[in-house]
Amino acid sequence: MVEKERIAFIGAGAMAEAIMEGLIKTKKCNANLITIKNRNNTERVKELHYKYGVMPASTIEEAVTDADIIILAVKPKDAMDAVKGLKPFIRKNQLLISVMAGISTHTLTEWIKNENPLIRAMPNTSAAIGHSATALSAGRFATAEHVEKSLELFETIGTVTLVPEEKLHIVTGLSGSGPAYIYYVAEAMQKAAEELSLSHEEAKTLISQTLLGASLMLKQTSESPIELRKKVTSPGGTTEAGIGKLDQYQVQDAFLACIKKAVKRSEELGSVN
Ligand SMILES: NC(=O)C1=CN([C@@H]2O[C@H](COP(=O)(O)OP(=O)(O)OC[C@H]3O[C@@H](n4cnc5c(N)ncnc54)[C@H](O)[C@@H]3O)[C@@H](O)[C@H]2O)C=CC1
Ligand SMILES: O=C(O)[C@@H]1CCC=N1
Repeated sequence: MVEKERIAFIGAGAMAEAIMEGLIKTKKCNANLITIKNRNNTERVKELHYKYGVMPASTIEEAVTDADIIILAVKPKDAMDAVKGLKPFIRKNQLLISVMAGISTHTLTEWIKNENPLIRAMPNTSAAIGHSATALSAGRFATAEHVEKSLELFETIGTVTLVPEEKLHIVTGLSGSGPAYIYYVAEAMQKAAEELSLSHEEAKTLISQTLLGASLMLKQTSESPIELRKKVTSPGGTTEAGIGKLDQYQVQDAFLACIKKAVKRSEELGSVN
């Protein structure tokens, strides 16, 4: 029962906030069972306390002592320090969940030097509104029960896909970073609309609803993206003319290069040691 779990966040940045916001908004977790610890920045911890009612901790020990689940959400470059700082206070049965890009359960286990159950998750910031696309992988000391508990936790903030750990780099470059690619497209559409003299608000409503509708079509129909695109594209019409320009700029190739580069960066982030 995820409702009764006490959760500690180590690192209280953008991703930690999106997860806690989602958990609290969906009413699946009680804010006073969530403890947060952020390095140095006490203002940030206060802000999250006032926004969501989560409990600030002034030390790592205080943050994790009573926790059932510890979520590691610092940047990969800070991971080793954070994990080593955590090590003296971890109890045997506490479930560790890392959302950090790139860093393998093998590396994390090496740093912790114990047999705590460890799960890696790659969510995205749409967790904040319960729409993350999260992928999970289990480390070698995680049992089916730990996987189940993590599934339940992340299912409260979106969909969950179990993948073998070696695929997490791909997931990171695809759906972890993915919202940013879509915002990039939205930015471009917004710029174009305003340059062509729609008002900011007119454009925002039209663009966000167009993206939402297209996303729901992808999710709720059995049609492929190509089939759905064909239905929009009348022969000799506006869409054909517009897509012709995208092809001329090789936008699909650009997306392939973008995702490959992000996957490679995840691999690089994982090679810290
Ligand atoms: N932002 C995103 O969309 C996603 C991020 N992630 C992963 O989540 C992790 C966090 O990313 P963001 O939230 O974007 O970064 P962020 O920079 O917003 O937050 C990280 C926070 O950790 C704190 N911190 C650093 N060292 C610490 C320590 N030793 N103890 C306690 N707190 C410490 C920093 O002060 C900072 O507030 C990264 O590893 C990233 O790969 C994963 C999926 C999506
Ligand atoms: O940009 C990053 O490194 C993190 C991981 C996935 C999304 N944000």
